[in-house]
Amino acid sequence: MIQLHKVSVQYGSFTALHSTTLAFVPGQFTVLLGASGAGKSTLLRSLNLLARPSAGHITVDGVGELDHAGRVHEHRKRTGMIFQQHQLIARQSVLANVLLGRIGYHPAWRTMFPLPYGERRIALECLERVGLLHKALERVDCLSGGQQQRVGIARALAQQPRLMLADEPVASLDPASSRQVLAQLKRFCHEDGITIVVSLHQVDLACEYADRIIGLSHGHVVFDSTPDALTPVQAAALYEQKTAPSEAPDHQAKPIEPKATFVQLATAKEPA
Ligand SMILES: Nc1ncnc2c1ncn2[C@@H]1O[C@H](COP(=O)(O)OP(=O)(O)OP(=O)(O)O)[C@@H](O)[C@H]1O
Repeated sequence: MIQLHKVSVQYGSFTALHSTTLAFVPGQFTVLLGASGAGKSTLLRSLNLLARPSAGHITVDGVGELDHAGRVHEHRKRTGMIFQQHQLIARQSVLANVLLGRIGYHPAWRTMFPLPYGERRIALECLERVGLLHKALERVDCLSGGQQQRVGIARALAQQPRLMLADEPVASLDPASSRQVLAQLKRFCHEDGITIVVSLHQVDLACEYADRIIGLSHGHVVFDSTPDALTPVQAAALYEQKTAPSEAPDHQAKPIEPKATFVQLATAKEPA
């Protein structure tokens, strides 16, 4: 569990997050909703201290209070980040990108040499889970946006995270890819008992996938409950708009692509 105790975040004299006390538990898929500038990214980034609290403190089970560098390092090692623009290394293979998730487990000098077979195996298993094992040796910039985001998820999974943070992970994806990404995140959250916190702008997707919705407005938490408790009026108020969220359409996530074998991939050459 990760807990914020009266955490505020200021940028100069501007308070982006007002005194906030929240707890995030393992295996819960939380979606942050709110208008642009409401403080979603700030709250999300405070959870791994990319946004430093100006007041209050954060505690993590098994680590303690995040009050010195060693504990922050330990916490970040087990915190996967997923970004809107994927943040992958374009000229590298899919596998090499996923292996970056393992770097925190090795001293800096060790990463100058190829990582051991066991590490490669973890990365391949993560690619298999997101349905992209057969793409392992392709250059990552040859993949579609949705596939690249799933590589980002595999990289985060390779960290064997306790916490995953995703800042608008589907903002640049089409509806089908968005659903596939959110369905996979939710599945890994429940299967692996990972705490996942995602910021979204799509109320319908939040209602469809979230276990819990936290609504923010002007740096304050104004809603914190299950999706079925979020009324259309409350949802519209979060966005200061008149329209209500649309009905979520019935769907199934796309099936994942066919498998390649570990042996084929472990022995094949990567692209230059
Ligand atoms: N590094 C920064 N320096 C100064 N102000 C910042 C900084 N980052 C964010 N802010 C301000 O803090 C407020 C909250 O920003 P934040 O990015 O958390 O909102 P958000 O809800 O994630 O918005 P969006 O949906 O547009 O990403 C905004 O008013 C923003 O301008």
